[in-house]
Amino acid sequence: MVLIQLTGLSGSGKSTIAFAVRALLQKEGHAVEVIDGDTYRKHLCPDLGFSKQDRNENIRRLGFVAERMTANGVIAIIAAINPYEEIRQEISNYGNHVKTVWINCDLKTLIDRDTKQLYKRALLPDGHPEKINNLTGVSDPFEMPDNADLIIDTHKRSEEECVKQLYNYIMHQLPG
Ligand SMILES: Nc1ncnc2c1ncn2[C@@H]1O[C@H](COP(=O)(O)OS(=O)(=O)O)[C@@H](OP(=O)(O)O)[C@H]1O
Ligand SMILES: Nc1ncnc2c1ncn2[C@@H]1O[C@H](COP(=O)(O)OP(=O)(O)O)[C@@H](O)[C@H]1O
Repeated sequence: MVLIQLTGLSGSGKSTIAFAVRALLQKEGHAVEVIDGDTYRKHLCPDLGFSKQDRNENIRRLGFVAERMTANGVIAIIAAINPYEEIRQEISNYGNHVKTVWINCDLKTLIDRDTKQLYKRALLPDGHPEKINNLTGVSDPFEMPDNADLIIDTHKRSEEECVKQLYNYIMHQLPG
């Protein structure tokens, strides 16, 4: 039983790494679900915004789904920003099969990547109609994990290396 809760800023590489790892695990015959924050928000959590309370409720729901999956033999990877230590700890309390993986990336690299143009919008002057006021890491908190089981530095390593790092880590957790 393996449940991976990723945590990391928007654009750090959570989805990229999670889906690539899923493909590798599937090749080995494993059942895997990536519980992607962006996607699940649309379907399971459309009522939630980005306040601390809503983000924690979002993770609580994703954690519940992930736990049901792992109980039925699926490797679940939660790929959400998951910015608060308290709720990460709550998910970890499901048991030793839950591992917290910090997809770390420095802000300078994220601003350079800015695949969704969110950082550009967060850095707009106050009052601009397109400004985002609560972007994690810029104008909303990201609590660094106190005791992550694994840290992947995507600003220092290639995509391929990062994928391998998570893949190897999960393989190591699997029985036999
Ligand atoms: N204010 C603000 N802060 C952070 N993210 C924002 C915000 N507004 C919209 N988005 C988009 O929503 C995605 C994050 O959703 P999550 O479910 O992963 O967030 S959380 O775990 O509940 O904090 C996130 O997706 P990723 O880029 O894949 O991380 C963003 O595309
Ligand atoms: N080492 C790396 N690991 C993961 N993604 C990387 C890396 N280097 C560059 N990238 C790029 O960064 C972007 C990360 O986007 P995404 O996976 O959607 O992030 P998130 O899901 O955390 O919001 C992708 O365009 C990816 O190609």
